[in-house]
Amino acid sequence: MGSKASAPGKAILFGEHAVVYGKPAIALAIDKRATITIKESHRDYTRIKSDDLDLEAILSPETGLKLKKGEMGILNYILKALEFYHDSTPINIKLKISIPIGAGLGSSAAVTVATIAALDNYHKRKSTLPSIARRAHRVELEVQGAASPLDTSISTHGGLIYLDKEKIEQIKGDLKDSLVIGYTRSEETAKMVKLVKERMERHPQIMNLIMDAIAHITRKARKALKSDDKECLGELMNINQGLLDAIGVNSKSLSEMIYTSREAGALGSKITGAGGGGSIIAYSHPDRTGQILESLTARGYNAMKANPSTRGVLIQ
Ligand SMILES: Nc1ncnc2c1ncn2[C@@H]1O[C@H](COP(=O)(O)OP(=O)(O)O)[C@@H](O)[C@H]1O
Ligand SMILES: C[C@@](O)(CCOP(=O)(O)O)CC(=O)O
Ligand SMILES: [Mg+2]
Repeated sequence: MGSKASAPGKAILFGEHAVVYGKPAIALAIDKRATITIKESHRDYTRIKSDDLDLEAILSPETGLKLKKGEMGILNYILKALEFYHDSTPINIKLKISIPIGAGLGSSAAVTVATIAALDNYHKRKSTLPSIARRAHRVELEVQGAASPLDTSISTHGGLIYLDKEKIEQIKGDLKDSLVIGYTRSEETAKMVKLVKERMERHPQIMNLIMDAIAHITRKARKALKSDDKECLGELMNINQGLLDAIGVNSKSLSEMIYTSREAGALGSKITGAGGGGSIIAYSHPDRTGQILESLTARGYNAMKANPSTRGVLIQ
């Protein structure tokens, strides 16, 4: 008997980093997913394999974990999720992933959510979406040391959400054919969250004011999305970007992608995710996305159109 589950990556429209300090954020699931397949194993060890990442590891109670190919990184999330089950019966775990990894698009959350859902299903455990999101958040917290529930919530529930503390509101916004993502490989999320924390410790008053300003922007963006006020939404993204720069998560390549997309007609563009490298998101009228994509790729950046996905985690 096998089991298969998938979960989407995400892009944060407003409020990354501030969300770690309890401020609201807006994020959407995108049409790129992580898929976990679990099958029974006839060997005496568990094997975790991903052809997409050229990754292979084996895990046995006697010898522990052995990495045969690739990098540990994303494996930590799968291993932490496995710990919930207190069951070392060998299984084969396969990961397929179309989300660019370590690029601020929530690959770690998507892999975690898909792993938990596939394991629940494999062990015939009935689970609810809030329970999957809660456990996935715990995994991110334990692996990274700090994480808000944003990535794991959006990957579990899908759609476009306004998250305020633990409360999730699905909002209707028209973002179809309006988003382009430019990405390079980023610094790890945990490192960027730590850098912000250190700046917070050095300049608490200033940083708290900035976090409050980001919260105001995010609340206003929720209204702009609902009323489909595109100009306002774009301008709010640009203001949010200025503040992300101020908290220390910008970089030269991110800035270049941001200005390239604005020159190509974006109404707004900003870092999405942890920053430091990673991704930008550009928002525009649908007839400008092609030009934005072209301008970014002409400068040697990876870029893709991203559409909102209403589908969160799926057992397949
Ligand atoms: N090729 C790779 N193989 C395995 N793990 C990777 C690879 N590239 C990056 N990683 C790991 O994947 C994880 C990505 O998570 P994160 O930094 O939160 O970025 P995101 O979730 O935005 O993709 C990190 O732990 C990183 O070390
Ligand atoms: C910076 C942060 O707000 C988002 C990080 O997103 P990502 O891991 O870069 O996809 C951290 C968090 O919310 O836990
Ligand atoms: Mg992540």
